[in-house]
Amino acid sequence: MNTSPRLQDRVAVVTGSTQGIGLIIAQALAAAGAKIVICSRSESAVEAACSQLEAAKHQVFGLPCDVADPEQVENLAQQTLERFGQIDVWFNNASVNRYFGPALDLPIDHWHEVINTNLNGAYYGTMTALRHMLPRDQGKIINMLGAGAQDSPGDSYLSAYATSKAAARRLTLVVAEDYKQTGISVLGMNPGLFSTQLTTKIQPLNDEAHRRMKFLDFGLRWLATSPETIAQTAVRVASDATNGQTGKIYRCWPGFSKTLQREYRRMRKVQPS
Ligand SMILES: NC(=O)C1=CN([C@@H]2O[C@H](COP(=O)(O)OP(=O)(O)OC[C@H]3O[C@@H](n4cnc5c(N)ncnc54)[C@H](O)[C@@H]3O)[C@@H](O)[C@H]2O)C=CC1
Ligand SMILES: O=C(O)C(=O)C[C@H](O)C(=O)CO
Repeated sequence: MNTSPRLQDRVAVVTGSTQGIGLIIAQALAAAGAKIVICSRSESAVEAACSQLEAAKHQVFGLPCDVADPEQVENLAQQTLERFGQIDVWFNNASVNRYFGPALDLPIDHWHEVINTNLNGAYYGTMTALRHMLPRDQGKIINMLGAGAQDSPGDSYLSAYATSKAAARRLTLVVAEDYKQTGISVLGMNPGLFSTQLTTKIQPLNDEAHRRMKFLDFGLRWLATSPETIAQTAVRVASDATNGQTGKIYRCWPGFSKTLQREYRRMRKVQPS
């Protein structure tokens, strides 16, 4: 990946970094010179991701961690400090979403899983990172958001996911305000659409949901962000380029045409049945 080395000797924790966007970010930050901490819930996935980075001669350390458990998140921070001595960058990237469909059809346990992982996970990560960054008065906390974080009247069928991301956006902006007099930047990143398990393993809850999911296919086919753009944005947001900035959200939108954007919005719109 073509990123200039702007993170020499920085230590970056990336949650949910064993696949998809998190793995791209971990590889990009490593290529920019950072020491990387990999995490997801699966020990074998953590080992596989670490092996990939080690094969590229990067400094990496990994730990299974469920971001929905504050004790495991604190343990991740402690292990990072023991291994690398400091925490400079903390990416709250881990998220889940398995269903697409009307709110009443969404299994209640899935609602809790999504909120616990995407929102509470971002909260635990943000608080843990803050506690460890404040004594050094420096660091970047970056929350991975998404289209669901924005107000889009046409959005539907992603009630838990969109709610978790919208709340994570408010968390980012309000915590940024709380700590704006410090050297810590609390930032958001919106990767745009990118084909991963999150977008391809999503299950429609009824026929209508199945039909409407074509917007996602369309987006992933025509509007997808490139891995290079995700990598470059992540490195820039984590680097000194954002020193003194806080409460900002960085987007990786590809340069797609107005016609395509209009069509995408039309497809996402809920048609009354
Ligand atoms: N793929 C896309 O088009 C978009 C993705 N995003 C966001 O980007 C981020 C990455 O998403 P993808 O790479 O697409 O998803 P993915 O499903 O491919 O990867 C998610 C990662 O999070 C990990 N994870 C899930 N639950 C966890 C938990 N409780 N504890 C620790 N790790 C956990 C998974 O093991 C995996 O490594 C997410 O925050 C997602 O909401 C936002 C907008 C669009
Ligand atoms: O911006 C987002 O976030 C997304 O659009 C994600 C997808 O809609 C998705 O597939 C959630 O599972």
